[in-house]
Amino acid sequence: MTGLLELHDVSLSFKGVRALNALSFSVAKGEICALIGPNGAGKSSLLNVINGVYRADAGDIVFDGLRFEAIHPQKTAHLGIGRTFQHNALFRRLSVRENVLAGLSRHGNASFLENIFRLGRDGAERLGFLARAERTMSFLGLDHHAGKIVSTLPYGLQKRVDLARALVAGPKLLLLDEPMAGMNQEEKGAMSRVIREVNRVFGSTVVLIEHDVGIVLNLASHVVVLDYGRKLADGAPDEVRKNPDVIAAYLGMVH
Ligand SMILES: Nc1ncnc2c1ncn2[C@@H]1O[C@H](COP(=O)(O)OP(=O)(O)OP(=O)(O)O)[C@@H](O)[C@H]1O
Repeated sequence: MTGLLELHDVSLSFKGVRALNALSFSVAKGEICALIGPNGAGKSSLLNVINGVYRADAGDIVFDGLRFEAIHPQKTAHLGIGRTFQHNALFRRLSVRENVLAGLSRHGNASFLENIFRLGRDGAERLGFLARAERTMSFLGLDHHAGKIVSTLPYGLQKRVDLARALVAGPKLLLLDEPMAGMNQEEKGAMSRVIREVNRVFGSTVVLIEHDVGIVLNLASHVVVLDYGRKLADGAPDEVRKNPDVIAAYLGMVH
């Protein structure tokens, strides 16, 4: 298999709990790939292995031609992997703009705090970063909220800020951990359109976790189904929808 992202027999355990069990699949450049599966299936663990938060016990990962068994999150950011989190890991007392700038902190010479407090060693870098942050906020419809403190924003907008922070560095691969969690159908529809636009305009390949199967089957071009850390199905949405194992284990039980 050749893809922008390839997993080869990746396994991960936590004190006897097999979170990932010899998992292999490939994500082609330009795809929107959805990971689905019941609670505890290993979806978040998988994202954590890909971006270096966890180290796999076995197997390896190939990203953009580079093979690794373990990697530091800083290195994955440099390689072009961006990430959002299931529970927003935003700086709640900072502004939208400052949070988006934080997405560039691993990409410059000056530290995040130096940039925020304008003490940057590198003024040109700070101006370049600000311009990128403004472009990203504008693309995601956050420009009118740039100066607002994140904790004052509605939840749906906070999820969008999290996406802007992951997107600002122009990642080749975006890992989105439940970007629509806690949203109503209208908000989910809006977020789906945003993700499609990000994929189309920025060209970022997307791997996302989402529990709403209806949304997934409409948004994704590729679906991987996990169950107890194993791969249950892997294919186009229409194939996965008809897979009897998936219907028995998962689709039959959820909305
Ligand atoms: N840091 C950890 N320490 C111990 N066990 C963990 C840890 N992270 C995950 N696990 C366990 O690994 C398994 C897979 O968990 P994971 O969170 O990856 O599943 P998930 O599919 O993302 O679930 P959910 O849909 O509920 O977020 C579960 O049994 C979980 O309890």
